[in-house]
Amino acid sequence: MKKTFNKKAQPKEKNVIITIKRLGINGEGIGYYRKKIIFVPGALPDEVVVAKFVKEYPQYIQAELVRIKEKSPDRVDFPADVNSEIGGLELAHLAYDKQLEFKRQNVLEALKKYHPRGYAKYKVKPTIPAPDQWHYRNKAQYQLEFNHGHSQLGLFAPNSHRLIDLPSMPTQSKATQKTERDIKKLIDQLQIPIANYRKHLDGIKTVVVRQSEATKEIQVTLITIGHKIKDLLKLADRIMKLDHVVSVYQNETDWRNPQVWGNKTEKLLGKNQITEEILGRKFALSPRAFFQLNPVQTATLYSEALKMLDLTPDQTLIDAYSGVGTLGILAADQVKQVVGIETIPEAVLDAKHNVKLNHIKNADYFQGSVEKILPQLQRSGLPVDALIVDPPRTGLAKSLIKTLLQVKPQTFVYISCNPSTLAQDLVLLSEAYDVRVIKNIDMLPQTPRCECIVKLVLR
Ligand SMILES: C[S@@+](CC[C@H](N)C(=O)[O-])C[C@H]1O[C@@H](n2cnc3c(N)ncnc32)[C@H](O)[C@@H]1O
Repeated sequence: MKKTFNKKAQPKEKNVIITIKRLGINGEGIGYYRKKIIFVPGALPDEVVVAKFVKEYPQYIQAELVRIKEKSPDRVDFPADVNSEIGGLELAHLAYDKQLEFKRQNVLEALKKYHPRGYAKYKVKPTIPAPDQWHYRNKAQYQLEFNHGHSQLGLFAPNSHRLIDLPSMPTQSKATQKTERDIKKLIDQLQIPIANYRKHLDGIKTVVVRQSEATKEIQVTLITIGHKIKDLLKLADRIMKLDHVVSVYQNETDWRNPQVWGNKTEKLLGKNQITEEILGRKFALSPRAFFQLNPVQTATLYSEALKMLDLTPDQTLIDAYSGVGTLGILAADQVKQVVGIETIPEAVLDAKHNVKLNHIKNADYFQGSVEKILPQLQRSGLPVDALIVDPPRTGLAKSLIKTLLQVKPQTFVYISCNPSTLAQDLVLLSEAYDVRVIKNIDMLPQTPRCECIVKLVLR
């Protein structure tokens, strides 16, 4: 069939001068070109910039920053020797106090957009800063590829499949970064097969390195396409000799799975888990279990959440989306009992293990989705009088909100990592609950992301 050439769909190769009005939710500069919204990543409010069209859509224009003609006083130098295309540094050119204000504004904007009942009266507190603004991330997940005769291990440039080889990543902890580099050398030396997407040849595709802040233990997971990878055990043995590495796992996926992780995880060598410590409690972590990426600031997040919960000894606390059981275990000595609910089976096993590790007698964990398990537990007579929810970015399922509006827990705290889904969920929850205070915690400096803690008060 003859291809038709659609002239209109092509980017207009033109440079325009734009005054930036504000930042968008992903930290990109926003201006207007002939009344049409134009996104210029890397530009700041009040700057006058030269921007180049990348693509024009019916509703907006995507552009790239060519030059700054008038610079914002809030601009700081982007870290030297760092590829500015890497994701996760969207705000690295903005002064840190302004990043904190931006994150607070993001919450206010989301509330304004979805306007839950009484939102204008919510007190959105100033964002609590992170003590370390650089090298705070304790988990690295780098992709491995074979390109033009060389192996490459690194991160994809945003919205592309172009790998940036061993990037200098200034938010990544130095130890995890070094371990990734050392593993790359071993893969090259031992000539371990790398997944080949063109020829569909099995091999390693991702190298995950996670370190405990408290014990410094490092857990490595080699995500492979296919199970039998030549000399994988030999590689694991050499990895075990690297500084701080105590465990090496294989996670297996296949060519059809679009997700990074596959469903099968198997220990190759070393310990089952690494152990993290937060607020005096120990948390064993297996490779699949979620844990916050900034362990130092995690202590602040959890202690603020516990303060907001303000529990009493007669209560049953439901720790919904419980991960490895962190929040429930930290709260266990303040309540009668804790019941945690979590989908990932390995995380539930970790939570049960962590209960024992911390000599806790009044906490139990269930595997499954909160929307399914919570109504079942409630029907079986479990009192749902105190609740903490800490969902992923997608927020709460509508069916769960419906259940909560019937059950009406007296004590209710919501931890959110996405102001937009939070505001939408509050529209429904504010039918029965008032919101007075929202606390923002900066877990991921240099990125637009933020954690919010919300106390809901039954009307
Ligand atoms: C943001 S993490 C919070 C984990 C934990 N509260 C913590 O602080 O480490 C969200 C967790 O919810 C789990 N999850 C996602 N969807 C779920 C659902 N529908 N029901 C139960 N758990 C879910 C994820 O596996 C993940 O462990």
